[in-house]
Amino acid sequence: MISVHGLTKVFPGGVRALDSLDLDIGEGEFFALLGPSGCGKTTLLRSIAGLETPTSGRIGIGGTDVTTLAPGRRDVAMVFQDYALFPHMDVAANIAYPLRIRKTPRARREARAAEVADRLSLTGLLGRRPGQLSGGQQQRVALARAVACRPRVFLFDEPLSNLDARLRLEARTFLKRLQDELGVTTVFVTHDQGEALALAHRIAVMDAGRIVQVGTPAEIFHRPATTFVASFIGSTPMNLLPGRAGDGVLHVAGAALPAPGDLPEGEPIVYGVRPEYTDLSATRRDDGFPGEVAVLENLGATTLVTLEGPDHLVQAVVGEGREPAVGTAAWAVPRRGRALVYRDGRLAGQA
Ligand SMILES: Nc1ncnc2c1ncn2[C@@H]1O[C@H](COP(=O)(O)OP(=O)(O)OP(=O)(O)O)[C@@H](O)[C@H]1O
Repeated sequence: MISVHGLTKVFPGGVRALDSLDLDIGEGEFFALLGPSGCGKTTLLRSIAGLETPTSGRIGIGGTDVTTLAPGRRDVAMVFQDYALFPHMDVAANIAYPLRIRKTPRARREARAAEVADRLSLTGLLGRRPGQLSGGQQQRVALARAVACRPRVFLFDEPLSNLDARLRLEARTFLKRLQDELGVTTVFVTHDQGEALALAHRIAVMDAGRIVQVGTPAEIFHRPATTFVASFIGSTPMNLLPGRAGDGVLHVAGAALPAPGDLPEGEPIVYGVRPEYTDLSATRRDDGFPGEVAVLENLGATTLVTLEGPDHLVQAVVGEGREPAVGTAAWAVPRRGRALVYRDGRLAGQA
């Protein structure tokens, strides 16, 4: 549905926001662009919308090359971070605005606005101005406006970022259900990995104007292709510890661990294991990272434990009532099959 090939955007002044980027998004997909601030997510989204002119490369939508097509002729609807509602227009007029621009007859646009408003539970608010609405209601109006013109593609730029934590979760569920129902190809930008994992069918992780990995949430979470993706994904950061292969095992932070396949003797590696897949032992284990319990952080139903070793920190998540005492000795033991081994920053195997 959307194909991006060799897309490069260099801004005046020389910032290379997109660097020869390739991406294909399928019909009906809910697709997330995820990455740290400044990696080029918004520039990519705006380029698909036609709001940025690429320096080079091509963009196709539904089989048509739209690279030089004006935004209004691309059949996409974009919802911005700040919703960009017109303050002087009521909700009904805001929703119907794109239809007015397209010169849809008045009766048709009013009927369409009412229908969409009903679907997004906005019927009682049609006569209000944006200034008289809550953040969540404004977000629904912005969505209604995007839905009203039945575009082929929705583009969302951090649509939930202005909402408080609780509203954000509600709006997230709502957005997912809406996309399921409408089945419209949707690209959304977020820097919140939890949001991307929860909403998207597939995720592209970006860094410095390039895509580092594309995959389903499960693939990205369980098999991050690089240490950059590994450190970026997950509600608690993955433990990433330097080590070396030797004598058929991996020597990492005072532990001897099973090695994946045959690594050359002395090969430097980075060993990655999520705190959720790290168990704590109060007795010495050769396959555990030794340390002293330094910090306990309550995560609700679980606790994040930080162990401090001679020259490493390791974190483990333990269940309710299983927290060790601060200051005691412990060994953090990676669960078999759950650890990832990186060579030169790239995933080399699981162990
Ligand atoms: N109009 C512009 N002129 C010059 N540089 C720009 C312009 N717009 C963006 N940039 C730069 O391009 C790079 C990518 O910006 P972009 O807004 O796409 O990042 P982002 O991943 O969306 O970041 P954020 O999550 O902070 O919104 C950044 O270095 C930014 O400073």
